[in-house]
Amino acid sequence: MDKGLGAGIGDIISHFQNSSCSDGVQEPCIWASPGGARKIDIGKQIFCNRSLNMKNIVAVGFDMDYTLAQYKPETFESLAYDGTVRKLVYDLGYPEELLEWSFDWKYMVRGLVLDKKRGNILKMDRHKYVKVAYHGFREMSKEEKVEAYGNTLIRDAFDEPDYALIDTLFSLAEAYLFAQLVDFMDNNPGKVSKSTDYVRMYKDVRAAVDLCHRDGTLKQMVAKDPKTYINEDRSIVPMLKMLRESGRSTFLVTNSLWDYTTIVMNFLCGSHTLDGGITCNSDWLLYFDVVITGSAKPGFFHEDNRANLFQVEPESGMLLNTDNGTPMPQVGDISPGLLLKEKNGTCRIFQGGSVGHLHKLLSIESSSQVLYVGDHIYGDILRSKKVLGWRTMLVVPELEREVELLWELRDLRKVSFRSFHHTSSMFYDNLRMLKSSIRSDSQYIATLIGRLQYRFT
Ligand SMILES: Nc1nc2c(ncn2[C@@H]2O[C@H](COP(=O)(O)O)[C@@H](O)[C@H]2O)c(=O)[nH]1
Ligand SMILES: [Mg+2]
Repeated sequence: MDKGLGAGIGDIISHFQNSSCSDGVQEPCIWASPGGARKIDIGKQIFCNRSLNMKNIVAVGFDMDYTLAQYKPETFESLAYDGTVRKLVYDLGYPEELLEWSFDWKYMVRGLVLDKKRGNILKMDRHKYVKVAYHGFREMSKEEKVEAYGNTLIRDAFDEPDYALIDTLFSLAEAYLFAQLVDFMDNNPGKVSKSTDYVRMYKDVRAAVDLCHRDGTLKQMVAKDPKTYINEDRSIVPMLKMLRESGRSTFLVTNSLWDYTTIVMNFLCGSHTLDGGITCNSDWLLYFDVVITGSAKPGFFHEDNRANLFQVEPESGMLLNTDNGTPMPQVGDISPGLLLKEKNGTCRIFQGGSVGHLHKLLSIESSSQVLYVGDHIYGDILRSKKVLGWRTMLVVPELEREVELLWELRDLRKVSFRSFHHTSSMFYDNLRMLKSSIRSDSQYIATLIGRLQYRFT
């Protein structure tokens, strides 16, 4: 754990290290601390770009998908890819040969931008200059890039509706399929209907991906066999226990609905059977004070959000405060019964609502007392941080390998830095000598000219 997190976290960590679980068995130390404990791999450490005093944090919240649940892209994204291709062929009339296509899950990365009109995939720098551009899978030349993106007087915003941002790991398959379709359309003009252009193709891919998320194509498969699609993470439960034992509230706010949430959370926090299966029960709820499913982030964080908050009955998944599906009138306030932590401390489960509801449920006085951990820069972080003032933590699994590489190559970098330093000092020394010799030469010439002038006058 990075020391930059401030004194508060150290207290919690030592507390956790000394603690034993309810059955009296000493649990393994998961966290490093100033006092020693286990060394944490560099790729698993926490880094901060602003100090955070954990003493001020009273509630810690988590997003679920791609935050607590790290999907395996090789299986999960392939599932999304295959499902999307099938929908394009069987529902939207695309040629059957698409079914033969395959997906390279390592090809696309987050941070890319799709140019829907031109069929291009762009990598930009932080100033929105297009550094690398591909048309389908063909790299564009410098001239093509300048012509498309470098000649406008007004800088392009590279935003919706003409562009799509690949800002979540869920979008990798979608970007790959778009590039494949662009190549396919360019090379087989007769095979795609005349009315279909790149923009139409993007819309079709988006709609098909969206449907895969909604109609059970993905979720049913994950539910049947979570370990094929989600990485096991044995540090989640100790982390949640540690936070709760430190006196903080914990909560989950996910866009997934209850039926799926409980399966994924059971897999991550629950007990596993001998054959590797999972036992589905409500034990994981012990680690949370409040769970909000179907939260519709980022709208959840809007202050003027009037979404109804429904209580979920965990056994049946039914929404309680509805009248045959029609929301019961809410007068803006949550009923006092829900506000009080139930006597036995059980978790309260909801669907929908808004951040105002959550603050009331957890008795949050100031939004700066909340730390929220998520994977989606727009859905989880931007609004909750900028508008609400929540403290935030972004989970970026891609950085793990990058940080490891930086660490592995640190000696090499030191050597190259030293050699660069040596070469550059030599260069500057030579430059200085050259400059001074030019200066003395020119002085010599000037003196010579002066003398000559004197002689001839
Ligand atoms: N209808 C769509 N749902 C999508 C899409 N991409 C992802 N998702 C679903 O959102 C939640 C994310 O949950 P969270 O825990 O990260 O808040 C998950 O259920 C995904 O299946 C999409 O394009 N359309
Ligand atoms: Mg997420």
